[in-house]
Amino acid sequence: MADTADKEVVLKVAGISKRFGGLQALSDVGITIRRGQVYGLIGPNGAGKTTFFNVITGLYTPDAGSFELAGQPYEPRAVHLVAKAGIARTFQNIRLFAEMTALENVMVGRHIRTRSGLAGAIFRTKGFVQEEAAIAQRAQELLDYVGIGKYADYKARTLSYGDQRRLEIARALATDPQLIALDEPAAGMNATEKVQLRELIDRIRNDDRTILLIEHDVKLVMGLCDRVTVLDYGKQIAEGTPADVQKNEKVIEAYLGTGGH
Ligand SMILES: Nc1ncnc2c1ncn2[C@@H]1O[C@H](COP(=O)(O)OP(=O)(O)OP(=O)(O)O)[C@@H](O)[C@H]1O
Repeated sequence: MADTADKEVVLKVAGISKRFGGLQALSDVGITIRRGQVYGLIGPNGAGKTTFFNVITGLYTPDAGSFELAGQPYEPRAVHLVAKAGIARTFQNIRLFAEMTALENVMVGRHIRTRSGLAGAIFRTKGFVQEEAAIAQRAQELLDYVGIGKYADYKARTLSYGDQRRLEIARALATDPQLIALDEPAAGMNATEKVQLRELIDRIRNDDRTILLIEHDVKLVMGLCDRVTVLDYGKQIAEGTPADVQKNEKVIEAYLGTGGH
């Protein structure tokens, strides 16, 4: 774990509430994530983790709350605006372009940071061609970085499950995000893949990236995260280092009460 306690704040969200009909899915939830941290979001089934994640990444509009990304206020009103503002996410159910190659999938991520735009693409201007070559090169570097460089020309759908998750992470990194939000990255992985995932997330953090993680695998969260927030029935019942959170009686009760994960 990194000593990041006094590093600059990357994401600060406060007072998030979200109601679905009669159900208060989130009540006054807030987190502060600093540069270089891996921040974990855990809680029993139905606690509100996915809802919180979806609010931060622009999929759901909250009823209340304030948002700041790298010192700038931002409104997570739509997923593409959030990506542009600097939050890249992966999905619990992998969302890749199945028929495109691994390299092309990562290139798509990179395009939100490019300049030539549609006109350049249609007329294939010199600027566009040069930019495409640079994007392809960067995409290959990112594939190498996550450990699947040799599959650059394979269609995404032909990659193993673990490698598809790596590809999603490479695509997220391609947007040069302030924050990478990983939605249950270890879901469906076997023990070996989990160890490799842990190494990859550690590596990303050590490169001064910042990560928000929802994860059911409490062992992975506790071993990897610098700080953790625990939700239960839409309320934040604990926040702190993994060691502190593990000792917290409300947390123990919430997990035991529902059978835990
Ligand atoms: N779009 C929606 N419409 C209505 N209710 C919803 C919606 N999304 C989530 N909920 C409800 O909000 C509550 C929180 O759900 P959420 O999926 O955020 O929990 P979670 O902590 O991610 O759970 P899990 O660990 O099972 O994925 C649940 O009671 C859920 O049924």
